[in-house]
Amino acid sequence: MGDVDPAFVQPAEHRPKPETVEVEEIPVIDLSDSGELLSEIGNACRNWGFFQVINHGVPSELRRRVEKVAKTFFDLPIEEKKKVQRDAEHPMGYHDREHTKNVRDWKEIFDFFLQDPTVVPASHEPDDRELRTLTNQWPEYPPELREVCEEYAREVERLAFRLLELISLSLGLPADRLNGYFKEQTSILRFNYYPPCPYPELALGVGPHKDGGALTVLSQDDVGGLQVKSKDGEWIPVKPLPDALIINLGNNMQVWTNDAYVSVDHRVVVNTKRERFSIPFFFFPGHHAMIKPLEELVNEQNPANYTEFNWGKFFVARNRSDYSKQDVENIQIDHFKKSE
Ligand SMILES: O=C(O)CCC(=O)C(=O)O
Ligand SMILES: [Fe+2]
Repeated sequence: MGDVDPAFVQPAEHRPKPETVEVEEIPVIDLSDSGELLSEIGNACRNWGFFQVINHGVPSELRRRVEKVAKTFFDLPIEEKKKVQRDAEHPMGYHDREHTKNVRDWKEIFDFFLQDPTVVPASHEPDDRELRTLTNQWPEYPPELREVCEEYAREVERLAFRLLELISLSLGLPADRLNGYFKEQTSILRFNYYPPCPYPELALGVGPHKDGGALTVLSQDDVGGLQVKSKDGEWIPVKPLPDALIINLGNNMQVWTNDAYVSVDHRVVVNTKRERFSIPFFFFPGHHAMIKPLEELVNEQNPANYTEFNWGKFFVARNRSDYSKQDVENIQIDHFKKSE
């Protein structure tokens, strides 16, 4: 075992334990099954905030091509990857210093915006009205990376809109109830690369966190490592299923539904032997979107649990902590929870 870099060491309560007996699994939903689809989605969103989908329409052949370019990219020498390194001016690109809740993650990433350019607030300061226009950075190698990524992004975006509509219907709302929030969307597609780790009992690929945004569409390879916190507080491994995609709800969905649907903690454990790849698509609203519980879902008996907040400011505040450890806790959705 090599020397342990303290930046990666998780606090004792977050260190992964050897796997216990698997009792439960997150639901698997067949999107081609029209019969029970809405109630299956509703139950999964209420009880888990996580499910896998099959027959989702994203071609598996395209996924194999994306995985191939991702591997080729991460296998490049570090100097080559650093040519598209992200910095304060270009927040998209390559990064190997990601922190979750101030502990360093055992991974490298490559990010790009679905919309190029993407407009976001210039700062997280509430009174600063200035906006910033951000663009993607594309590596020179492998040369086909950009085209393959953009093709995959279009497919996965289509699925994300379909899920958004199914979720709206499952809440008894019109199918397009949430679509307006995604004008000028700030969505991001990310490649996660988790190299083998010499001390997997101390570090995590990604520390426990909830995703921001509306929902995430995640493609994982066959290695495994993603774990979801169940309602009983157990870490449940998400079994790799060939060609399935994993869907999890983000904070915004929990707020829109006034806690009827849940955004739950998840994390990634690493291992000493096999590298792992995953590709999350973070479906994010436009920067102007104001997020609060939907009026149709609150009433006197069930008053709003959250105060309204601006998505753009939340997005910028959250990304602020990506560059280094911060002294204060990263912004969390609970900051907008009304006190009892
Ligand atoms: O790698 C995974 O399976 C999940 C990664 C994740 O949760 C994230 O990037 O937000
Ligand atoms: Fe996540």
